[in-house]
Amino acid sequence: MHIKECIVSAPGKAILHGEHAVVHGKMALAVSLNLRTYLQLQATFTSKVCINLPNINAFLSWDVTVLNQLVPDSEADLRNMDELDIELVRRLRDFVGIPNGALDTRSMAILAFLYIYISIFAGSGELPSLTVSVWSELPTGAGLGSSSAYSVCLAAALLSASGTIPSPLSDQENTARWGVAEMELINRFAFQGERIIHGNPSGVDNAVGTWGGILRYHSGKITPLSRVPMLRILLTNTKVPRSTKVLVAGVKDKMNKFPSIINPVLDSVDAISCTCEQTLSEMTSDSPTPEHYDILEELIDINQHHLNVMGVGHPALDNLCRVTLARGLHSKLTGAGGGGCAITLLRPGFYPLASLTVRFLFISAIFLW
Ligand SMILES: Nc1ncnc2c1ncn2[C@@H]1O[C@H](COP(=O)(O)OP(=O)(O)O)[C@@H](O)[C@H]1O
Ligand SMILES: C[C@@](O)(CCOP(=O)(O)O)CC(=O)O
Ligand SMILES: [Mg+2]
Repeated sequence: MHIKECIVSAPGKAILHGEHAVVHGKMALAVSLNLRTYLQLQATFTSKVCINLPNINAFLSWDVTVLNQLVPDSEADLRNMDELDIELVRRLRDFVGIPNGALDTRSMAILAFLYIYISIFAGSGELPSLTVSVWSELPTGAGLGSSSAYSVCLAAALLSASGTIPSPLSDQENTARWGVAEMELINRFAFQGERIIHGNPSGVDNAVGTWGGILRYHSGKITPLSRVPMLRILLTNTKVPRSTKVLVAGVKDKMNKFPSIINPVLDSVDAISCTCEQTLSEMTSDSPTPEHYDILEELIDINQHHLNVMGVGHPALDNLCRVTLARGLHSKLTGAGGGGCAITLLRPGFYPLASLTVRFLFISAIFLW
């Protein structure tokens, strides 16, 4: 079958407030980063499907004829985008030799790729031979949504290659964005990738990876925030590895064990996200004042304590919060926690690289929005 070649990219994200709580129906505020994942899809005549994932040192190929045997007889389960086709996931695990419960980087990336590839091409009669290469500016497994950027790229490139969504490029253009209908479809397939990698994702990460910008996410409802003040955020990577899937499952266990203790914490995180959104909107209508920054800083501190209560903190994150607080700066983890990255709010006029010595930490990026 003829497939269309393409190069696509999707951004990572930082969650300002609402990580973990958003998995349980609370509100989150998230923003895209200027760190992206890129994917090149090439058509081949080798009767093979090849995937090159240099960031995680995985380079694999399979015969198309063998993959064809994995395509479900009925597409009904694949078309139900409300959940994964568990039987297909089981067959893919057996085929690649991934034990149930394996959480390693390669296994998750390969399963997500094969699942999205088969879901998208299952209805076309035969699976195409192609090579997919993915590379990223994002650290893998550090809370910046590398899994969602990866899933969004896979969904966009494979939907485009299959002709399910048209290329947005006109003759004179080198780059372009898809329209709303195409983005919604990309987001739904990317969510399937996130289900494989996260287990029980909220959908906030793939929403930001698909739509970009700054948005509010609440139970699947995506609301872009149109007017936001310019804030400066320092992003620090503790370089402590962790798995989102394990951390999300840990919070669920705590909720089951202590519902009357953890549920109010999640409600409080929801209120923090709402208060933050309200404060940001006041900062755009009036000029930002020191009092606005006082509120934003206090919200950061309270949320960081809540995340520790949920059990997703780490001594390296505590250390980061202590080191920055000693310089009058307020920090919280971002993403799933357990290590990974933290955000630190910088007040106007504060220049961190000149005055802040972060001895034990690696500063990975500073970004603006
Ligand atoms: N560039 C990439 N190449 C291959 N797999 C990737 C890439 N980026 C992310 N992944 C997949 O996403 C997983 C990390 O997802 P996760 O634990 O949610 O962390 P985060 O999304 O915070 O980076 C990796 O284990 C891997 O399976
Ligand atoms: C913890 C969570 O709220 C965000 C996870 O982000 P990341 O995979 O750590 O980048 C999970 C989710 O919303 O699906
Ligand atoms: Mg992730």
